Amino acid sequence: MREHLPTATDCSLVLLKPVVLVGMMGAGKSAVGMALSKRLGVMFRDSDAEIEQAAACSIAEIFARDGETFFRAREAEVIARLLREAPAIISTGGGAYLRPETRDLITGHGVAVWLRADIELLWSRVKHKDTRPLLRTENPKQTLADLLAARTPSYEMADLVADCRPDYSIEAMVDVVIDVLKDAGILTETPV
Ligand SMILES: Nc1ncnc2c1ncn2[C@@H]1O[C@H](COP(=O)(O)OP(=O)(O)OP(=O)(O)O)[C@@H](O)[C@H]1O
Ligand SMILES: O=C(O)C1=C[C@@H](O)[C@@H](O)[C@H](O)C1
Ligand SMILES: [Mg+2]
Repeated sequence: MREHLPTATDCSLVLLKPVVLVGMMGAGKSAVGMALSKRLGVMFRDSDAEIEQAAACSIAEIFARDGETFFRAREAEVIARLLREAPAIISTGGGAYLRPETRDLITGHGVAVWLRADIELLWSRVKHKDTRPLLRTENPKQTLADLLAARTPSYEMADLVADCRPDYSIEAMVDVVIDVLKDAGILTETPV
């Protein structure tokens, strides 16, 4: 297992751009994103949560009532708004990065980090919850695998990649993302 330090805020690190976590359902965008924001002492935003808050109902209810196309339009608007704020950690919904205009906006204003995970890891994380409307099918694992295959070419367009592993805790994944951001010059040490 990857070693990591306790979860104290590391104020010596400065985030230069919004960091947008992309990838499949269950990759850990929300969980890792929140922990990463705490570590860096910056705001955490989650496009799914923003949409739910604005609509005052769950994503499953929005899909059922207004349809996926409506949800995708709101998702694109929310991400565009979050990118205009001060550099923060922004977790997206699993389908957000498929939209070319959203990809362009992220590239223009921030940096996309793909949390890359294989089907077994993703399935182990999503199988216990039925909150994700796209997985309400007869064979949700196959649906997840099909989505992963169809979406991988889009996720591959992300600026940076952080590989998820089953033996990496949320805090260990924060370490992985921090290393990736430092290597790319998005996260810098403040001069002493
Ligand atoms: N590295 C990890 N170690 C252990 N559990 C994790 C890890 N990353 C995520 N999890 C857990 O896996 C589940 C799914 O994670 P999360 O909700 O963050 O995924 P997501 O990428 O935001 O998915 P979605 O696209 O559906 O919003 C959660 O219960 C979360 O706590
Ligand atoms: O992968 C997806 O398309 C989705 C993932 C979730 O984050 C939600 O945005 C919603 O359930 C759709
Ligand atoms: Mg999420």
